[in-house]
Amino acid sequence: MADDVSEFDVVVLGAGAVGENAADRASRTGLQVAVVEPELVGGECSYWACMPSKALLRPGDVLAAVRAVAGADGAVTGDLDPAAVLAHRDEVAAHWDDAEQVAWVEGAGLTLLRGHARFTGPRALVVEGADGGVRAVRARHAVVVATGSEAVVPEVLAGVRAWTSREATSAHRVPPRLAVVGGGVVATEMATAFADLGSDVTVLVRGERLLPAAESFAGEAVARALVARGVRVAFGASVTSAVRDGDEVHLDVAHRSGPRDERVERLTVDEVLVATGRRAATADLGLETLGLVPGAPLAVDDRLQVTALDGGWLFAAGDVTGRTATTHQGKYDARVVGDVIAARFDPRAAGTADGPDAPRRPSRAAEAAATPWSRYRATADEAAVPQVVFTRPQVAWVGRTEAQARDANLDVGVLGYELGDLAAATVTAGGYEGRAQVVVDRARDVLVGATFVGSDVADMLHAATVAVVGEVPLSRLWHAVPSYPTLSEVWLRLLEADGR
Ligand SMILES: Cc1cc2nc3c(=O)[nH]c(=O)nc-3n(C[C@H](O)[C@H](O)[C@H](O)COP(=O)(O)OP(=O)(O)OC[C@H]3O[C@@H](n4cnc5c(N)ncnc54)[C@H](O)[C@@H]3O)c2cc1C
Ligand SMILES: NC(=O)c1ccc[n+]([C@@H]2O[C@H](COP(=O)([O-])OP(=O)(O)OC[C@H]3O[C@@H](n4cnc5c(N)ncnc54)[C@H](O)[C@@H]3O)[C@@H](O)[C@H]2O)c1
Repeated sequence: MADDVSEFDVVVLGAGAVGENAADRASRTGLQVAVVEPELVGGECSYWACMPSKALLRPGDVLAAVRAVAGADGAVTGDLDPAAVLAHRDEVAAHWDDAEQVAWVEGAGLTLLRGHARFTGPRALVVEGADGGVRAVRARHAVVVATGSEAVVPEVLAGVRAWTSREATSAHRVPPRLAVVGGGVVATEMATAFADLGSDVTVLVRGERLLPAAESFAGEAVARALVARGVRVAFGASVTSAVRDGDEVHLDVAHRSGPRDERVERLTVDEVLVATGRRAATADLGLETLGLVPGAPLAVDDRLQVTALDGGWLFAAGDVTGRTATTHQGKYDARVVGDVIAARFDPRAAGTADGPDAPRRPSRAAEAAATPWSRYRATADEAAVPQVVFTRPQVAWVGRTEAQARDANLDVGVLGYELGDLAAATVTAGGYEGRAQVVVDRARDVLVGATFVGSDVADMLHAATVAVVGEVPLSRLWHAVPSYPTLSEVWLRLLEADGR
């Protein structure tokens, strides 16, 4: 019955960072946009991921930075105050209250529908509220799925009430003994944070290195630093059984040091953090009504249009696509999909605009004719994705690693430099250790990747991102003079290492 159906031009599923941004951009030509959210407006990043995790990591960073500078080191005599750190984290996570973000959504002219959305057919949905009430919703033009991802918990750890990143980032006590299963970004960041807060941390890594997506020297540096701070990092280690006994968890861990060499250890801890990756949150979206596979990521093209469906109305962005796994890159895709929708379904007929800002306004013709690197195509997702891991040392990289560049059959050149040899390192910290490495496509004389490891390198990454996206020739980079004495001087040293 049409009367019972709420109609909007565009419906966005999920009000995480990605859904919020997609909805906001899509509404810019006057389209009526609804955003559906069953949990907190702002999503994972604000309440259980980026923000609380960085709030847990920052105090240890600051303390270590002060202790590394002669003359300042004596000013700090105590250790971190875990209760105060957790209280500050609560502030950063807005006490898990989304009132401010709700106000932002409403201020942006979007309609917020509280509830869990499921498709019932093309452009048709039901939204189920917390009270079980169901509301039919129809999108006149487009639907954007931005439902994010959820932690994967291996079967062996399913019955022990293991922490996922949600429980770790919102923890209200510091477990005396913490086992971390996994060797990726969540594992390394949370091992760092909880070791800082006083936990006795064991990291159980199935593979042979930490941060397998980064250059190998990055994971090696993080492992060395964790071990130096008393964290046990076990490689070739798999949990074979897990039992919770009251406040403790007993893990059987198989340690493999060769094909025939296996030793089993009984490890007893107070909490286990599972950090073994995430899966797209599509299992309960009614995707089967569209002929799509529930539980699988929604693969999209550079317009963020779902590739497995015709009709030009279904889009997806953020973690749910499997194409991006960070807030910043998901928000980039959100800007693109929002602009595509605003332009393509522009209610102002032709969408033709005159005046000096006309090229910046959404335009149907421009979207239809868009090529790579236009605002309507998420071109950077392919070759210029930045990531910062807020461990100590920090790890920051963009674009291709050396191995990825070789796999892509590029004419690869690699330039490296120890950051500790820079003048800036001498004043930044006693015994500063770090490394920068860039990957060059010799055929085009441009940077295709860069990795920085060390303290304070997070903010150095963007210069590399600009160079990769801009395809700035190394001969021109030579004229980008870094200030003295800053860590950015590494750019000069890298180019000198290239014989310039
Ligand atoms: C511990 C941790 C730390 C991280 N730190 C960083 C960091 O420092 N920097 C960074 O860039 N990235 C970081 N990330 C990654 C970042 O959190 C994600 O990439 C980002 O949150 C993805 O945003 P999203 O909007 O796609 O998904 P989400 O933020 O997960 O939002 C999806 C929303 O959809 C809603 N939803 C789900 N199902 C439905 C439905 N059926 N109907 C309606 N709504 C629905 C959910 O309730 C949720 O609010 C971190 C991740 C973790 C786990
Ligand atoms: N600073 C940041 O930007 C930041 C911080 C945290 C998380 N994130 C994002 O969140 C996503 C999820 O992070 P994550 O660390 O959970 O995933 P990840 O993919 O980074 O790492 C998962 C790790 O678990 C291991 N693993 C997988 N299955 C396993 C199993 N059954 N047993 C043991 N080990 C297993 C993998 O080998 C890998 O080392 C990442 O893609 C990341 O981009 C970003």
